[in-house]
Amino acid sequence: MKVGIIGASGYGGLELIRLLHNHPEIEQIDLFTSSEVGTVFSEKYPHLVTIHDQPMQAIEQEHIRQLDTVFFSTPAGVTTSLLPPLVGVGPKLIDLAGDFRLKDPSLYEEWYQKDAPEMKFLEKSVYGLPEWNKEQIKEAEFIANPGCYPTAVLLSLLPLLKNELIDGSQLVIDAKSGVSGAGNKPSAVTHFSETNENFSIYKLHQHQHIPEIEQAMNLFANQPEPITFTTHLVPMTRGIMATSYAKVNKQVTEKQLLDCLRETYKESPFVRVLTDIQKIGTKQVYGSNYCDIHVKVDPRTNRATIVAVIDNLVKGASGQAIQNMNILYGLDETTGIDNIPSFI
Ligand SMILES: NC(=O)C1=CN([C@@H]2O[C@H](COP(=O)(O)OP(=O)(O)OC[C@H]3O[C@@H](n4cnc5c(N)ncnc54)[C@H](OP(=O)(O)O)[C@@H]3O)[C@@H](O)[C@H]2O)C=CC1
Ligand SMILES: CC(=O)N[C@@H](CCC(=O)OP(=O)(O)O)C(=O)O
Repeated sequence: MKVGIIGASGYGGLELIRLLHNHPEIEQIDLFTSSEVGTVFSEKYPHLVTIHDQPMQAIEQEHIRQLDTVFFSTPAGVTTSLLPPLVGVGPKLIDLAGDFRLKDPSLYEEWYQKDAPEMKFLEKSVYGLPEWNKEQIKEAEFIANPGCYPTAVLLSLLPLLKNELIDGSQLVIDAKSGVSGAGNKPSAVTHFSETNENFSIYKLHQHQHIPEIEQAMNLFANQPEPITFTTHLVPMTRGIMATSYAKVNKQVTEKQLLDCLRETYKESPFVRVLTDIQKIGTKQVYGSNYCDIHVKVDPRTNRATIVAVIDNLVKGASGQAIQNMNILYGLDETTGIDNIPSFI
């Protein structure tokens, strides 16, 4: 397979290169840029010297059409104009940005403050959460890869909501991310002296992943209620922890919650349901495509605390994008992304 990465020099792009490099079906990776045409990739990123010494190329439709798969790892708003001319003309298209995730264009305009893509393209996009949408992914014209936070939140809550084990009307979701989630462009928020030894809350009640999570809860679990969702920046590079608090429905036990999660994901190689643990951390999935989930009920409050951890750049972005590519091609979904977590 010949693949291309638009936005190759960003964090999602770099992670795609790292993972695709070991993918047995990939024979060529073309790297595209909007700002540094001709720059030798390994001069920009010396850790790739002798490995990816090719120059970055201009984003030209004729070139891109010749490829088998194109990953878009670009800021919100870019694929709204770049992707539509490529639909149905050849390559399989996988968008890591948020442009085609929300089916209601007014929601995208409200939460992203950008013009939404045309409705006819929104209708064709398939939400690429493999554990919940595999059949549609197999037939997709193009994939809207989920956001990083929604991946962790949805994988941990959808089974419990769908099976009516927890009360969806009062969900509180408290999420934390490493700084690489904000991409490689430095800003006042991601500056070392702002993030180091700091733990901050951001985009309070305004995070663009709120409508994405609500849309998917409605679609996959028939849960139409709004959520409370907060995001925090943690002084670490990678990792997301999403901790959710939900009232347990009458007569439901902790064992039923765990059994439900285990049953739901018994054929999902990347979701691990943890039991009998005292601690759970982002490092146990570091650099891998795993999502680890744990749930515990507090008998005093009858509330469940549901915890999920992912690596934002892998299961939250590039790993999941490759998982989607594998499914599109009828490959085993773990192909090329079955590396174990690095932990240290
Ligand atoms: N980081 C994360 O953990 C996650 C990110 N995402 C989403 O994935 C996308 C990529 O994220 P990330 O890699 O972190 O972002 P980065 O900011 O690190 O990289 C984005 C890249 O896009 C390219 N780019 C910028 N403007 C344009 C343009 N107008 N046309 C074409 N290319 C452009 C840039 O490369 P160049 O200048 O060379 O063109 C840049 O390197 C974003 O939409 C992000 O929200 C989703 C899940 C998780
Ligand atoms: C730490 C951090 O800043 N994370 C980013 C995640 C960006 C992202 O994944 O955005 P889309 O899914 O909308 O493309 C944020 O919270 O906005």
